[in-house]
Amino acid sequence: MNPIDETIAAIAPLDEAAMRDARDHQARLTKPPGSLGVLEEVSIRLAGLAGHCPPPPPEPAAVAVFAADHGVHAQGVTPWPREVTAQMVANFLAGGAVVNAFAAQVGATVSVVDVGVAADLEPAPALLRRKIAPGTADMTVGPAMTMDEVRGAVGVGIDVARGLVSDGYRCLITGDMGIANTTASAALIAAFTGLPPDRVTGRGTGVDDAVHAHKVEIVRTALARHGLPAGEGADPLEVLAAVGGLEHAALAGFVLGAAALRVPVVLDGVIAGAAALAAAALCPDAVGACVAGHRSAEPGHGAAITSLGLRPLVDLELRLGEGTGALLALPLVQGAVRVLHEVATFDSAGVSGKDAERP
Ligand SMILES: Cc1cc2ncn([C@H]3O[C@H](COP(=O)(O)O)[C@@H](O)[C@H]3O)c2cc1C
Ligand SMILES: O=C(O)c1cccnc1
Repeated sequence: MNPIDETIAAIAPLDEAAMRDARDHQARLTKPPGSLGVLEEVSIRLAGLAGHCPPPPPEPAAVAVFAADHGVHAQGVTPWPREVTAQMVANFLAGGAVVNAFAAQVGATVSVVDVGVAADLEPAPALLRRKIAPGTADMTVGPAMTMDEVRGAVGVGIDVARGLVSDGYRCLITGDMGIANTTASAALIAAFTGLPPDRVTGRGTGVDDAVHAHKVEIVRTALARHGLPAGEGADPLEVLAAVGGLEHAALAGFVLGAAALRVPVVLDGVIAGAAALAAAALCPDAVGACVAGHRSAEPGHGAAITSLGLRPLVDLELRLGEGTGALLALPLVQGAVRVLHEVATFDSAGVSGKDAERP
């Protein structure tokens, strides 16, 4: 079996018995039932992922920032030069980006993966050099990637997830860098959800009305060029090849890799959301490992997480990517699990339950 099929075969549904235990345990803790809201649901899902209650603390955590360039940049969908992708990778490696500040804030490690940056990058300790191609081709002209490139990039994501877990990380966080990647994300989200391009295409790094309208047209053109959405029977890898990015393919592999190893993966913004739709199309049970860290300001992101059946933990109107929103949500995920480990039960603490008789 090839590494992608092998990984998919290793992914199983959430463990119902462990989720039941977690639900029962939550009901016995010294707080009104349900008072931790969405965090209770997170703790129950993580117990289901681990297969026991309480699940292991989701730490230490590592964010993997998958970086790649995009042929669709040639269509004028972003005001930023393509070179910014490589320049920001250098910034990540020097510790100077927002992702570095937020990772330091929450105690996560930053790894950067060159899966498709156009420029040659110098070796650096935190850089994984796994370039599959020097960027994608323009999706409005032909497929963005060959099937070999897609498979290669998904394989990189799987390898990175495996490597981080074998290094001892117990919570994975998605990050991305790739100028023009909100256009590819919108195309993927439209292709996987069937929603129209004007509903899922946002302003990315901040384009004006005219460029936004042009961006919607570019997404519409690319979808028409590739006969997308292709409906039920479509091969998700072919959809990725048609309109995706190398970082989207790698992120889809990263999600599959985490799910196969039953380690939670906190999703960042619209790029991760688009990639998670591809992972879910390849293997619906992979969603069980996913936590939506936040909801970004990109309209396609809300559509993607709704379609995945996920609920974002925070909404700060972020529109940056890099892994920033997911990193900010990490303490919430960790707090949700810590409750199952540390909070006393009504019995153990001698606290009267709601229906106890008054003296
Ligand atoms: C300086 C800078 C730092 C960034 N960090 C993340 N992104 C984000 O913006 C890009 C996508 O937006 P669009 O599709 O509009 O080009 C991605 O690289 C994403 O990670 C950045 C963008 C810029 C300019
Ligand atoms: O919503 C996001 O994740 C996003 C928005 C703009 C640019 N990069 C990422």
